[in-house]
Amino acid sequence: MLFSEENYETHRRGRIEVICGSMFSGKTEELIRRLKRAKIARQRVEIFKPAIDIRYSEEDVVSHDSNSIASTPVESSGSILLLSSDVEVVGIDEAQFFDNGIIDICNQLADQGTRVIVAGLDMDFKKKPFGPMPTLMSIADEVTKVHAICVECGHLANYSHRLVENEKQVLLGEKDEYQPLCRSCYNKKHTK
Ligand SMILES: Nc1ncnc2c1ncn2[C@@H]1O[C@H](COP(=O)(O)OP(=O)(O)O)[C@@H](O)[C@H]1O
Ligand SMILES: Cc1cn([C@H]2C[C@H](O)[C@@H](COP(=O)(O)O)O2)c(=O)[nH]c1=O
Ligand SMILES: [Zn+2]
Repeated sequence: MLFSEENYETHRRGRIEVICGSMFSGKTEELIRRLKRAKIARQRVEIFKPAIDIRYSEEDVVSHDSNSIASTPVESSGSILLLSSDVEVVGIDEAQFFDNGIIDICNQLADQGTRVIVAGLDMDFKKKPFGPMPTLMSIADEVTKVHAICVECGHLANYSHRLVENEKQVLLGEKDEYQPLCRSCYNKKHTK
């Protein structure tokens, strides 16, 4: 098992869990796995994603392997608090795209007893910390870093290499636009 829920399930209290890593590292699959288990335990679960993320579906959170779970797309982090009253478990995908308000919102939810599970890219294509993710990682009760497989050499990949010419930090995409690489393979591409 990748993550042990034992502590949480025996001491049900508010907490913040962060799942981070590069693209294709399994963040969304791990988020969906934890949320589906909470639903099996008959807990009240709400899942949010930024409205800009319409890659696979406008409504659902969908992994690169086509696992999915229904979600509510929101324009800004403020809506998450408004829509989370009476909820026991809140899931948030693609957290890197949210405004910094999400930091206080996660803390408020956890302080009032909600389990908050946040998934997002820790770094952008330039290896720079992405949006609110570094702060979310520092305030989290638990951080899980997952890894993709480097498409060049088969080692663990930490980085998302952008394949298209575009300097903007936000550029939605999948395999045509990004590939996961290990440190050594990423650095080889960026010193040419
Ligand atoms: N290079 C790769 N390394 C690992 N998984 C990959 C790779 N390329 C495609 N995948 C697929 O991506 C899935 C993970 O998808 P997902 O959970 O959506 O990742 P993330 O949310 O981190 O981008 C894996 O189970 C696997 O089927
Ligand atoms: C590295 C990087 C990624 N993005 C975009 C590309 C995808 O639409 C999402 C990440 O999705 P995943 O579930 O982690 O595969 O983020 C971006 O906008 N900028 C970047 O630097
Ligand atoms: Zn490599």
